[in-house]
Amino acid sequence: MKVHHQLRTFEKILAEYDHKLPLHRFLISYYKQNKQMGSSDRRWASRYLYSYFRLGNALSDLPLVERLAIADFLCNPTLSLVISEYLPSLVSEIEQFLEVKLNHIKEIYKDFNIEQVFPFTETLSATIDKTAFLRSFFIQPDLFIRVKEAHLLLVKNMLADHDVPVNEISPVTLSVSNGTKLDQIISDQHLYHIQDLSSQQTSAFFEPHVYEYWWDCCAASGGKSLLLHDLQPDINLLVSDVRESSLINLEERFRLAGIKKYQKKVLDLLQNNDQVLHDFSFDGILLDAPCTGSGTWGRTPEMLTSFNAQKVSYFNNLQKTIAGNVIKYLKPGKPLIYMTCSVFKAENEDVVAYLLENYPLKLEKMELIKGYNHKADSMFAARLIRQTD
Ligand SMILES: C[S@@+](CC[C@H](N)C(=O)[O-])C[C@H]1O[C@@H](n2cnc3c(N)ncnc32)[C@H](O)[C@@H]1O
Repeated sequence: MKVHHQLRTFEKILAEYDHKLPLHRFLISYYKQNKQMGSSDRRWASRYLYSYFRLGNALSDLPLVERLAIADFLCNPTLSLVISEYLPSLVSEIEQFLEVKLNHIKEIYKDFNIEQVFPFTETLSATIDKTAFLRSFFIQPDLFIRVKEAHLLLVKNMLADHDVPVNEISPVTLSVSNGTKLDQIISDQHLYHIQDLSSQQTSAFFEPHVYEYWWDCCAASGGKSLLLHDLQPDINLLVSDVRESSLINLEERFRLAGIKKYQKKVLDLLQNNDQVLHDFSFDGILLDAPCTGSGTWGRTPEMLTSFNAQKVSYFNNLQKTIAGNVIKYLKPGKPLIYMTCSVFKAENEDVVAYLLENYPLKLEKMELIKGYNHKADSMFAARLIRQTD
């Protein structure tokens, strides 16, 4: 029977997945090595695996196949063979709202507790609505793109020509459903950047002024620098990261965006960089810190079961050390923009509290940017102003 064929494939991939790579990258290489799988086999395997991981640690005592059927029912508005076979009583409910579906599951499985989906709720940043956050794990996030206002119509027309439904979030932000093959639809890469909605919204914290000198000190491939540059093209910019490979990607993205005026350095901010930076003082520092990424796990639900909670304190230490090492290069009266894509208090408000206690900084504002209400990631941003020592 076809359902057994689908299940065998699902179980085989699940058994082979060792969590060393993100699931989507693992699946790309798995499908490459298993060319006998047709496109329908691949589509069903991916759907089942993602649905399965979205259940996190909930109902972990149930048999695998039953958990898969529950997860697939909660995550999708369309039926699958697994739902029809193992949850026949819920087939007619497949198009219901998530809240109704969750109630059905609770009625049948008395032990179902949504708090076990993301088993770290005690450590969340204070302003997070726990119920909405937990429910968001059953909904696949959208794909967000940033476009120049002048290109908006052109990009919308290209998407419309391919019958891609588009949400216009603002004159510079569009969303499409995840999995949309944008590179095949919009061949001119100048026209858009892929960037999550919450990441785009961090730019409200930057406030750069003309001719200022800014440092994006954990720049990676330059997502935040590109935002900064869009806000104020007439700035001087230093970009740095510990990973040279990321800065090579950044150079290509800057080239496509026509950004030529910047300096680039490979810097490990856990070290003393006075020899390289002694002449530098900045009008603004972007610190998009290395973090657990817990605000993005809606896209990588495999993290729900593989994350080791001890890593939170590792990142907290890293963040405090890196922030402490960059503040001295900031001019008095100027902002440090501290950001993470984490939902953990220890990486957000606690780091801000530590910085306020130990350095001459004043908090102007901070916010947990709640992507979970918008099919987006969640991010944290704080704007801290350097005081005179
Ligand atoms: C969240 S990512 C930055 C994302 C980037 N700002 C963007 O918008 O695309 C954090 C970056 O911090 C860098 N990083 C980690 N440890 C570092 C260190 N000790 N010194 C400098 N950069 C570091 C990582 O290589 C990574 O690129």
